[in-house]
Amino acid sequence: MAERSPTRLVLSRRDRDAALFDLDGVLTDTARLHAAAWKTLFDEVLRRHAAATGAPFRPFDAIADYRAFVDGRPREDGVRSFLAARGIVLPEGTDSDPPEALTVAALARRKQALFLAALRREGVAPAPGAAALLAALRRAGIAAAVVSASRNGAEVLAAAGLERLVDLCLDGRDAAALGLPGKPAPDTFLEAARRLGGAPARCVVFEDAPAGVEAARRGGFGLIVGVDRDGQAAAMLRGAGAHAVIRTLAEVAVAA
Ligand SMILES: O=P(O)(O)OC[C@H]1O[C@@H](O)[C@H](O)[C@@H](O)[C@@H]1O
Repeated sequence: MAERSPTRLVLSRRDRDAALFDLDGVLTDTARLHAAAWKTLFDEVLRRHAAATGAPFRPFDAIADYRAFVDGRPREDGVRSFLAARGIVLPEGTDSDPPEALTVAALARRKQALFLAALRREGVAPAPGAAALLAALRRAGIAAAVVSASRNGAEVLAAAGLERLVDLCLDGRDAAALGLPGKPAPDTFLEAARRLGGAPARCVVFEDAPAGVEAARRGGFGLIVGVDRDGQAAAMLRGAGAHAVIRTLAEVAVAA
């Protein structure tokens, strides 16, 4: 039998109207698929850059670089943010750029193809404790939403079998349609809270990305919980504004 995680956080309907969850790496195990797709993409770009400039090839770190520059941000922002950190600025390009073009648009498209291939190959599983926590929130009358930068968010949520346990899914496609800026801007969290009828001070946010924690802090959310999946991000999550840090959702209980 799997060992039960000790409860580190208890939520109650008295204090909370709604719980807002990041998706990849918080409700589902898909952060590793995103990180691997980004690594394949960026290592190709960095190799080409090294060959063209004579500078040494320094690969993308799928843990540290992913967390600092890519995790939680809309796809194109991830391309710009990591490459800028390596001193590389690319033209924006357009959707009709050829796949090998060194433009933000072409790289974002290539990342999507790599991610979809990994998704088909490996599938999606709910993160430990995710389904049980969503069910407990529903029993307690605390509304639940997914707020994800990913334009694959709705499909990933459904593939994990968690769709029927949440009241709202606001993903990257919805944000683009509404013209809302992505994390670290607070707008997508604020929109989800508004739709669920919860004042930010009475909502809890669960996030594994510093950019997402920052978005929740800027939105004035009452309780911000960092999810430190790999046990290496607690300080960074607290520095970005997390009030508490857990390893998995199995550490969260809901008061009856
Ligand atoms: O490329 P997508 O699926 O639209 O996702 C955008 C971002 O969505 C976030 O949820 C992931 O943490 C990032 O890794 C990803 O880059």
